[in-house]
Amino acid sequence: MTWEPEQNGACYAVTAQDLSKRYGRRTALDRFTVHIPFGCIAGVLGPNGSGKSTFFRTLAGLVRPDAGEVRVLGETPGWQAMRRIAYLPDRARWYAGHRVEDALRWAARLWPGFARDVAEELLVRMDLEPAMDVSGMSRGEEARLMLALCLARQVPLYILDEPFTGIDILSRERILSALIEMASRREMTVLLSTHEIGEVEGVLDYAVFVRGGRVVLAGAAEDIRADQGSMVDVYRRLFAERGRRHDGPDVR
Ligand SMILES: Nc1ncnc2c1ncn2[C@@H]1O[C@H](COP(=O)(O)OP(=O)(O)OP(=O)(O)O)[C@@H](O)[C@H]1O
Repeated sequence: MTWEPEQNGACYAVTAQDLSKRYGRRTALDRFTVHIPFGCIAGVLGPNGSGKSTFFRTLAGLVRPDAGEVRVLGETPGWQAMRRIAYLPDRARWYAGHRVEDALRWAARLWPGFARDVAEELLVRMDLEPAMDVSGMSRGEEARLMLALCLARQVPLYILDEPFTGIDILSRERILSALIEMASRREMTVLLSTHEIGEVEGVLDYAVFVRGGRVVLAGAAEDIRADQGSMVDVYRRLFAERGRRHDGPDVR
């Protein structure tokens, strides 16, 4: 699928123009520029430390960029925009003594658009019991709980930072099929970062390849595949020579 800059008068789900962010001497984002259309499942792909989480945290209003422009669902990132965004951080934080059902109640009270019935359905799908103690969960169970809570929100944009970390292959497949089903039922945009590129390749409509805090390639997955082969091949080609000098973004 190829997207035009504007669809039905609507603009992009996310636009970032020359975003920069430094932590001391480390550069997390370096003139990061991308335009992600509405209604797609977009993969943000890149090696460790390439800036994926920093970009997502910027969209969630948790990181303030040093320079550049960013809009998410047409708004400046912040609490107002977050009412319409479900964000899955790369690390979980739970209250001591919470059980799954407490987490559910907490999410229902705090998160706009949280659909309890959808959450309960997703918990069954992810093989989680309401009485399970969150603090005693395995890493994979915890990741599945976070994801179920996040996907239970009925919002136009989901930002999922490494949703498959610590999750076994069968659960990953269940999650991917839940995502595809959700996306087929209603218009939504999903941004996800992952190192499991081969597995998610089939669900991606759009791909953004990132290195050293910069977007080195972005475009419709179909076009990239037609021009350059599978996402795994593209990834290998772009990132195999890790020390190679980067001559600037190739953004479509
Ligand atoms: N809070 C922070 N303080 C200091 N440095 C940071 C901070 N957050 C990110 N960085 C640095 O910014 C760079 C980008 O980090 P980021 O977490 O965005 O990468 P990533 O692509 O998500 O990596 P990974 O795939 O390993 O999760 C790294 O060099 C990282 O060490």
